[in-house]
Parts: sequence; C-alpha cells; structure tokens
Amino acid sequence: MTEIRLYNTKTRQKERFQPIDPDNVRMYVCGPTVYDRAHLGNARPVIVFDVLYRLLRHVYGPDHVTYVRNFTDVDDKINATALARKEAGAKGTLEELIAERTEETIAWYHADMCELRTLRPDREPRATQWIGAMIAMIEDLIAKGHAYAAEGHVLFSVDSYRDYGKLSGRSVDDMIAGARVEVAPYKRNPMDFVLWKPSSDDLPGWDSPWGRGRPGWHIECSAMAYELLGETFDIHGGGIDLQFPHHENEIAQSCCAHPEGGFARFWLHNEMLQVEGKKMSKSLGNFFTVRDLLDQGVPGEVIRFVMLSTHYRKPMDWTEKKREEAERTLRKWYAQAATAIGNGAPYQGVVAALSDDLNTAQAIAELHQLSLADDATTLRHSLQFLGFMGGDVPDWASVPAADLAALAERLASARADAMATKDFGQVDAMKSALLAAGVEVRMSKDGVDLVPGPDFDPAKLEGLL
Ligand SMILES: Nc1ncnc2c1ncn2[C@@H]1O[C@H](COP(=O)(O)OP(=O)(O)OP(=O)(O)O)[C@@H](O)[C@H]1O
Ligand SMILES: [Zn+2]
Repeated sequence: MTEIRLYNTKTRQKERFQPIDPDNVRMYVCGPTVYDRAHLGNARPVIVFDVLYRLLRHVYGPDHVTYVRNFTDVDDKINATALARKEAGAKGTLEELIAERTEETIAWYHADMCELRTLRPDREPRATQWIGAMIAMIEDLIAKGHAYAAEGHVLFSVDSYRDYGKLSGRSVDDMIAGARVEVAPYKRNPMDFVLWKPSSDDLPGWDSPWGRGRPGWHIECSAMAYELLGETFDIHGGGIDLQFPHHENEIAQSCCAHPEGGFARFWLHNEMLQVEGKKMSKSLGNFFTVRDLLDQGVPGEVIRFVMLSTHYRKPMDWTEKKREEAERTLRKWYAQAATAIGNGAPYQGVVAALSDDLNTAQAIAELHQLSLADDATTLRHSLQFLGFMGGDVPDWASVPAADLAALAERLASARADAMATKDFGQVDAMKSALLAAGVEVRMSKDGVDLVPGPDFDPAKLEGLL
C-alpha cells in the first residue's frame, strides 16, 4: 500500500499517515461562513483538501473515506448582511432574509467549487441543523468544570485546559499580550472565549438553559465533527489563518468534552493566497471572487492548475502569467490525452508525489515528463487523478477541428497551385507556421492531413485562419 506522509502542524513534522480505521478514513475541514461569494483565497483550501480526498480515496478505496466540510450559517456577518437588506427595503422577516441569504450563498458556493472540479464532501452539515448537539456539548463542558455561564453567556475557561495554546505554540500570557481579546467583565480570564451568547429579539436565537441565544463559531465545528466523525478522527484541515484562535479553541472544547478521544490526529493547514504580500481577505477588501475569474473566461481547471503549481504550505499569488502558462500547458496535455486509448492507471510518480505531503508541484513536473514521453494513456489517467479532464476535452481547450480542416484544404490547394507554378514559397510558409503551432503536417498524394501534436498551441494558428 502507498505510504502517505503528511506535515502535521500539531507536531511540526512530516509523519507517516496511518488511519485509525482504514475502512473509514475520516477528515474534517472548516468550511465557509455563508454570507458572500467565495473569493479566490477561500478556494485554496477547497482545492488542496480535494486533492487529499482524492488521494485517500485512491489509496483506501472511494467507499472508505468520509469527508466532512461544514457551512457556518450562524454568524454575525450573515445577520448584518440580512439586516442591511431589510433596511434597504427588502421584504420578509429578518429570519427569512437570513435564510434567503444563506441558501443563495450555498448554491453559489456549490456552483463555483464544482467549476474548480472539486468533489462534494460526503457530508456538509449546516450549523443551524446541529444546535441541539452544540447545547449538549456546552452543558457537558460546564458539568466537567471547563465552562461557566455568566450574564446569558457561556464561556470556555482556558485555565481549565493545560494544553491550551499547544497547536499554535503560544502560552496564554503571550496570547493576551499579542491578541486583540475582547475584554468583558464576566470573563474570568481575558482569553476565555464564547461558547454561547444571548440573542436580542431581532436576531436569530434558540432556547437554551442560558436563555435565548446562539452558539459561538468554535463550538459549531467541535460539535459537528463529534456528531459525524466521533471523538477521534484522522485529519482536520483549514487555512493557516484558522490555527489560532479557531483551531486552538476547537481542540480545547473537544478534548475537554471527550478526553478519551484526543480529537484530530493530523492537523493540516494551507498557506494563504496573497495579494502583494497580504492575505486575500474580505476585511482588507483586496479580493476578487472565483466567479469574477470564471466570468472573465478563465476556465475553472486553469484556476485549479495554478493553485496546484504551488505547494500548499507556501504562500502564493495569482498572476496573469501563471494563468497563461497553465492554460497553454492544459491545452497541450488535453490534446495529447484525448488520443489515449484503453484503460490505465495514474502514473506511480504522480501518486508518490502527492503521497509526499501533497507535493502537487512535483506531480505537475511528473506530468510534464509523461507528456514528453508521449504516453497519452498514462497522462490522461494521471490528469484525471488530479481532478482534471473529467470526460471529453472541454470546449475551451478543444482543438478547433473545423479550423484545422479548413487549413488542410487551403494547404492542399496551395500545393496544387505550386505544382503548376513551381513556386513553393506559400506552401513552405504555411507548413512552417503549422509546425510552429505544434501541428504535424502529413502530405500524401491523396491529400493533406493536419494532426495536432503534443505542443499544439491553437493561439498560434490565429494568423493563418
Ligand atoms: N487568502 C486566503 N488564502 C487561503 N485560504 C484562505 C484565505 N482566506 C480565507 N481562507 C480560508 O477559507 C476558508 C473559509 O473561510 P471563511 O469563510 O471563514 O473566510 P472568511 O473569513 O470569510 O474570509 P476572509 O478571511 O476573507 O474574511 C477557511 O479555511 C480559511 O482558512
Ligand atoms: Zn472549524
């Protein structure tokens, strides 16, 4: 069996991955807060963990992996967006407007992520559907002395958990010094964080032992991961921006509620997609959405390819140059892979590259080698393994067959003329232009055949048409 090695943020080293139960490998990834279109940065973890999901399915079997990614649909940002709509005159109660907003955003999210050729996780729990589980977990934490109720709030007591800060390698004192913690009179320690907070009448709320209120963000993931994956599971993922405080808090809650479990064994974090050295983020306003790019005509597969060309633990930028390069490479590979015949398997070198802490850049280097070796069948299966080229060659990358046929006819007639005039200048010029575009020219008595080769670049044909 393929040995997978993954960098575990918890131990700060690459470790051999051995699932708790190879019949059910379990992974949880923090999903989006659904109040707006996903920006390109949000797409990075989706693509990264999609590659890991595909690798796990390849190694352990598609029916032996459970991938859970949540939707955070309880959040003050969602409430604020709905409130703004209401103030702008939208019809309906605030609750209806909130539901409308989240439904719409989830549908956009699915459509956009599908364009990036990412698989839907096995379960996509919505926080609003698991409130009961969150309340039960909070009650349990209070009973075990890890949380306390105060003024309608419930807070997690960080002093009650010795390992608090271990994931991010910080002490509680460092955190207080470095973080913008919300100081509140009812907190025993300024780092104590909210498990439950009261809701005013105009905000969404649920009845609880502490009055009408709503859960804090961190408890959502702990409760849903427990309900769907159990007290211990294999992998927990998300962006590195979530390592502290979100993941630190998830660990504290889950390990205190279920000390025998130990929560996630491997913690994987993707680095940030940046814009001029800064994290792409909604709050900084330096973002563009996946949909913006798709609307500009950038194929989802090209976005996927650009993302995979940088290792997930390195920061990266989106550039026009990377887009062009990705598009050119994929066109070439698709033309080549389209000629594949029969069944095959992904190239072992590609599987090995991914098994080495998802070395997608190396996997792409391996694909270049397959392309050079003109191994169309292995190239096709390796591309599919990486999530490219689901079925036929997509329109944007397909060879314009009609164009090639027209060129073949023109070349044939130019050749007929040249036979009479003995001036082969135009024929030679056309042939060299075709060769430069990566098209193989086969001339015989019966006619002219133009065959796109591995370096075929349709853009270079434009001058000829
Ligand atoms: N620039 C980025 N690069 C890579 N991953 C990111 C980036 N920004 C957010 N993420 C990841 O996207 C996922 C969804 O996060 P979430 O919906 O909370 O984003 P957000 O907080 O609304 O975005 P923002 O940080 O722009 O406000 C998380 O796993 C998060 O780590
Ligand atoms: Zn989470």
